[in-house]
Amino acid sequence: MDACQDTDTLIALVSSLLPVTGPVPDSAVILDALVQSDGDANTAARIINSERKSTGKTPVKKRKRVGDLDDWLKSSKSTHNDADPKPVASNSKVSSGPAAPGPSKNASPSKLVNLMTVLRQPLPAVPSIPRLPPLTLSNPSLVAQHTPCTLHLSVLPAELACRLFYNMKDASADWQRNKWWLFDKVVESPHRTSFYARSQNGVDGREDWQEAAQYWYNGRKTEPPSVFSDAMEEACNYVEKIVNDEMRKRKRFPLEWGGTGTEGQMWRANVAASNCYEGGKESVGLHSDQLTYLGPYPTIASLSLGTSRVFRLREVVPADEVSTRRARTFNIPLPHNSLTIMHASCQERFKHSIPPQTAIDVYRPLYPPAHDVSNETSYNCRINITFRFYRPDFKPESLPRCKCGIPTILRPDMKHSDKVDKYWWCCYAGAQNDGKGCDYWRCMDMKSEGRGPCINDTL
Ligand SMILES: O=C(O)CCC(=O)C(=O)O
Ligand SMILES: [Fe+2]
Repeated sequence: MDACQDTDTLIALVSSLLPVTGPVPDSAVILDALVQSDGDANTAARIINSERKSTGKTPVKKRKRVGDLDDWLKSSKSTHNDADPKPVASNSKVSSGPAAPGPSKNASPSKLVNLMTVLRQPLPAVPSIPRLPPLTLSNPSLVAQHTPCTLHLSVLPAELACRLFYNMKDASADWQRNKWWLFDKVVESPHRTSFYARSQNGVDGREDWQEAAQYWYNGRKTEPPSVFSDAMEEACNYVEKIVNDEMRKRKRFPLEWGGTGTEGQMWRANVAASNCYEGGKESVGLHSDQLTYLGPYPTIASLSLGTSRVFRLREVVPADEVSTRRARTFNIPLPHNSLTIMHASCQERFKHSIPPQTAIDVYRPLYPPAHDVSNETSYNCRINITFRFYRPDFKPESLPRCKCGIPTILRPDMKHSDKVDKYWWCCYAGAQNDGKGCDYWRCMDMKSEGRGPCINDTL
């Protein structure tokens, strides 16, 4: 996921721009305003203010505003954040879920100075381009028309989908909340996650992916990843078929993986990451997935089980187009047993999130589970499994190491202003090392780093 942008700072900024007399809006409200304003704090503050003026009240209020930004930062406690760390240095665009207030009570003055410095920066001129309202894409053809994703409904046999839901829900008791450093405090993701390696013919043994699993948890030392359960394996076979059928119909990008599987498949899954969202408040913030092991233009297949939640997509407008058009937010409701394929270019051009929801429909499984639960039981939990192909040419030992001596992460240049795809290797140590990393970054060069084969090598 994108590691260099920081929504917490933006939320603090917006909050500081609101009149001190009113109540402080909920961070989710500020975040929505930031999304609408394309990450511009000034515009976001104006949106909240004009809503206040027109309705006479602040959207959702949690506590009284007590003073200025300094007071607010000093008195705030950590709540939650995105599934990936975002090192400190950013004042640009929105990236995280309903995010948290700033540093903890004992925040060092130097950190506060940094924030205040950000605050004093002149705000960029807002281009007078009409804002686009969010669009709900309620069926597969709308999703395909507007986004680089496809939506597939009822993808698994109904019994398997229920069995996998129970299986993963039980396993989720051991899944973790991701933790990382932000400023001088440790923040925690607002949902639980886990990482699985697929063991097929001994090729993708779990040992190979120990380091990759570790990096799913932001570099924290972990046990070797679990292997796919029987139900995951069964589901994965259906998913691979759908993905390959879909990819055959699509334009391929030059830097996509150009190899094929043992049965000639274009795409297969060798790892999976899972997420569990309990209730409507659990979420993941706007991000794009880290490309470290996926390489450029990955295809990611995301299976939804249980409670239906909205999947939000938002384009990152290239730098040379920001003065002529605005990004649009797309909301896609994802029902039980649906598959969302994030096709090649989605991670480079769009960010995605599962936003918090004030209301959700509970999930009532069609099939009773093997264990003792009645048919009447309902669940407010969503399980997500993202099946991924970790490329052999981006295997852990091939990653450059930064000055801190740890493997770097790969990020796309989402602003791609000169229309040439660029990717950067960046230091990742700050996520775990008391927030302290190094300034290492390097442009990724497929050829000189000996990576491939890519689609352009096979033409
Ligand atoms: O739960 C989802 O559908 C999205 C999860 C996600 O974005 C991720 O695991 O990177
Ligand atoms: Fe993601």
